Amino acid sequence: MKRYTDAKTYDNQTPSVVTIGTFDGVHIGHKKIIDRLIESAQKNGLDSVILTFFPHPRMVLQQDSNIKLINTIDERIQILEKTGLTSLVIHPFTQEFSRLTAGEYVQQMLVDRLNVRHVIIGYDHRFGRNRNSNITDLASYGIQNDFTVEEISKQDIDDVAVSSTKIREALLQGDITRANTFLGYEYMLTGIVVKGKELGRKLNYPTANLYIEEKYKLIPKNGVYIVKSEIDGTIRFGMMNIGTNPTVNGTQQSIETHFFDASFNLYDKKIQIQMLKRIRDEKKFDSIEQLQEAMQQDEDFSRDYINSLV
Ligand SMILES: Cc1cc2nc3c(=O)[nH]c(=O)nc-3n(C[C@H](O)[C@H](O)[C@H](O)COP(=O)(O)O)c2cc1C
Ligand SMILES: Nc1ncnc2c1ncn2[C@@H]1O[C@H](COP(=O)(O)OP(=O)(O)O)[C@@H](O)[C@H]1O
Repeated sequence: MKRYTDAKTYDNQTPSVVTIGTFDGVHIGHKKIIDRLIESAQKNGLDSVILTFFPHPRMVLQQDSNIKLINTIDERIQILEKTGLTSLVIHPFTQEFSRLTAGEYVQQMLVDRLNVRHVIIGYDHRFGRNRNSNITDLASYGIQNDFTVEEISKQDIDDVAVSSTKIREALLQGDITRANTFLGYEYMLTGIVVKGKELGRKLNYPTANLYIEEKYKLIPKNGVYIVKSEIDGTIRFGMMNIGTNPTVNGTQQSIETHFFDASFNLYDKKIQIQMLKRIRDEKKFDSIEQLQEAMQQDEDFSRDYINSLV
């Protein structure tokens, strides 16, 4: 997959079939559309292109800093990489870009830069300044500019939209199992290991504290989870706590993981953690000893679960 951070740099020698969207999560519904895109490209000798925008239009137009997404942009790239798509164009979404008229957008982006022959798009897609134009308008632009438009039906779109919303809801409720079913892969958190209170090692459970730079990344509901991560080429299982550590009177949310059967220095390392299963809520215990006991139980439960996987 070739990646372009601006449609201007796209290599447009081969004409393309394009689909446009956010594809947050790149879940099983999205995969169906991407498969259709790739099939159409192969059948017609075209380049398969996803045109997506970053930052998310809502972050730019509504300054909606509270928007939460299933994937960071890097995670989205990583997952799309595996789909067999030929090109991913991540065009910067700016105030200026949002003011392009529909005609300017089609001419500059689709025709001039992407050399489009075919567009696969949702029945309710809107584009151009103030989202003034729709799929019927796109089809007329197509007649003038020698490209065709294929509609994704309401039914297909509803399936996709419903699963994005369902995934976000499931994650906020801590229902990782359900989220993973809709995603078709395990929900991931990607970040840098930073220093914490250095208490973990005293509890005999050193925990790597994950710092996630992207404030728009959705963090699942507080609680304890079974996780795994590939670290330096080895798969490590572990248990993660997301929460404020009320037992030790913490206030800030932290994301900390103890990896089983491992001893290593992870500070400053970038790691990606897959979430497998929720164990319980985070609790305020009356003593450190009780917390330690709970962690021992979490470990037993996690090890049983992990052993049942193989
Ligand atoms: C599996 C696991 C479960 C945890 N459960 C709780 C909990 O229920 N309540 C709580 O206050 N802290 C819980 N913690 C967080 C501990 O308080 C935390 O690991 C300890 O404060 C060490 O933090 P540090 O890494 O910043 O030193 C849990 C941690 C892990 C790894
Ligand atoms: N099995 C392990 N799981 C997680 N971290 C480990 C493990 N073994 C060693 N470490 C190291 O210990 C650090 C965590 O120790 P801890 O006492 O909890 O300190 P901190 O509060 O800074 O996280 C991790 O960042 C990592 O570098």
